[in-house]
Amino acid sequence: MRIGVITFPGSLDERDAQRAIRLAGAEPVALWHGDHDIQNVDAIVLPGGFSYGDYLRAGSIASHAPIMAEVIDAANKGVPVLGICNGFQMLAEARLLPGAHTRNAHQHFIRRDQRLRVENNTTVWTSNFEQGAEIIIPLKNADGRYIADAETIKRIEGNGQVTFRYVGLNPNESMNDIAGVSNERGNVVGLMPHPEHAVEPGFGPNTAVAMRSGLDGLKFFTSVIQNTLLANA
Ligand SMILES: NC(=O)CC[C@H](N)C(=O)O
Repeated sequence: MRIGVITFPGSLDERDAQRAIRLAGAEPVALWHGDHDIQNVDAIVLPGGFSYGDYLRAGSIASHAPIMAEVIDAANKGVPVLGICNGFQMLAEARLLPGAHTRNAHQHFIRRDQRLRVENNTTVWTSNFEQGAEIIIPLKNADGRYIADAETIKRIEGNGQVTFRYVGLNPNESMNDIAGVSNERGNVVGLMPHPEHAVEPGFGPNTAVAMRSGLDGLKFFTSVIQNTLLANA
């Protein structure tokens, strides 16, 4: 099982994503934004960071990078794609996911260990979670406020495309407390918090709530590995 992680100019978290993939039991494959080649990977991660310095809008320029043509093609064929934070912004800009992101309502960059509720465990990236489970994943962004028009919000809520919701505190005034969404098919998922920073105890969230919470991010990667193995069996 090979999972590609794409590096863009300004990406920050591709190494962490690769490490998470390795810890979950798959082989990470480093992919480059300027190539037209996803090297036949089984799944793709768009990592966090500040691609192209967040110029224009976060994720906007990256959504037009050469390799995104192949990512869009693969996503439309059902290949699992996960967008983490800046990667989520790219997927929204590329129209692979509904909605958009604006500056956090308080205008500040925010970093916190964020409680989330798993609202849909039927996607390929969330199937190892219990439906309704509360998890803790680090959050760090400036442009994290999720917005969409009323019709889109109604449609994604009705379809179960809201994959994660903020619990306890909505850190950026995202609509409906939305922290992550999927496409209709459930192979493309994006979220603002960073699962790749919560894959081993002692790193990431490591508060009283737990050693358990230090591992909540790993299930994204074990989910997609398991689902890919099952699909190929
Ligand atoms: N952690 C990140 O990926 C940051 C995302 C984005 N550049 C922002 O600040 O909103």
